[in-house]
Amino acid sequence: MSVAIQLAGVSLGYPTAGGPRPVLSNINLNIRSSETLALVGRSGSGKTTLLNLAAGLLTPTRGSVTFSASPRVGYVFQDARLLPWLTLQANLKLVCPPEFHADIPQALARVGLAGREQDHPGQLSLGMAQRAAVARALVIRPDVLLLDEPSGALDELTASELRVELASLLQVQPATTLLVTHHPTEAVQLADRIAVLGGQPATLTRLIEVPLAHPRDPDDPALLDFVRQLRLHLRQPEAV
Ligand SMILES: Nc1ncnc2c1ncn2[C@@H]1O[C@H](COP(=O)(O)OP(=O)(O)OP(=O)(O)O)[C@@H](O)[C@H]1O
Repeated sequence: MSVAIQLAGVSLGYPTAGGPRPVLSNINLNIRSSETLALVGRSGSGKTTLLNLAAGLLTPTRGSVTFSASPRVGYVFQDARLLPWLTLQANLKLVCPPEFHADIPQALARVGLAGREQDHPGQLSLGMAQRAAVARALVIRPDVLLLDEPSGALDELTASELRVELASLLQVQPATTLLVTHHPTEAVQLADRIAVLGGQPATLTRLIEVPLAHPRDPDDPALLDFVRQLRLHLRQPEAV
């Protein structure tokens, strides 16, 4: 089962000493079951806040967030957040119910970490640790997968490898996926639609369909054309 999420008239302000500071204003967004939706926008525009609202981790100040069913949520943070004193096997075990424990070796193998169950995070490169974090999110077979700049801490080559892996994992194990990214190529390579946030407080300034077949080649001229348009829109929202 995969889950659709509906955000209707969602606004959110964080409490401050001087009263609530509005971050998001009147967001209307229907996230379709099993689609990958990328959230892009300038730093501080409210992408992570929207991700946490869609996960049910934050409650809107106004409006509502509705799920088509009660979702099992997998979350990949900007950094791997593995506990250094536990093996990879134990790190994954910590987040998943017993019925998924037998799937841990396969989940690690799917991200290129076959046979590394007994390694500790300190024995991994940054890219390997981030792939372990992806395995940790996927091992529970989430209905909703949240990716908060999953390649943000990686060099470009490792990031592009992770994108290819994510694309193929999403084919094997579909989930309603929200991807926060600063990287236009990442958004266009992975997403079925791209939601652009802009302004202060942020509104949804554009919702772009990406009708290219998966898997996508980042050097495909049609994909590069989308990337160019997205960059233009991010620089000058009113000009596209
Ligand atoms: N827990 C919090 N309490 C108060 N303000 C917060 C909190 N979390 C985020 N903010 C503020 O909300 C705004 C949006 O933050 P958010 O992290 O959602 O943006 P973002 O688009 O994900 O940023 P980035 O791309 O830099 O990660 C920022 O001004 C930030 O300072």
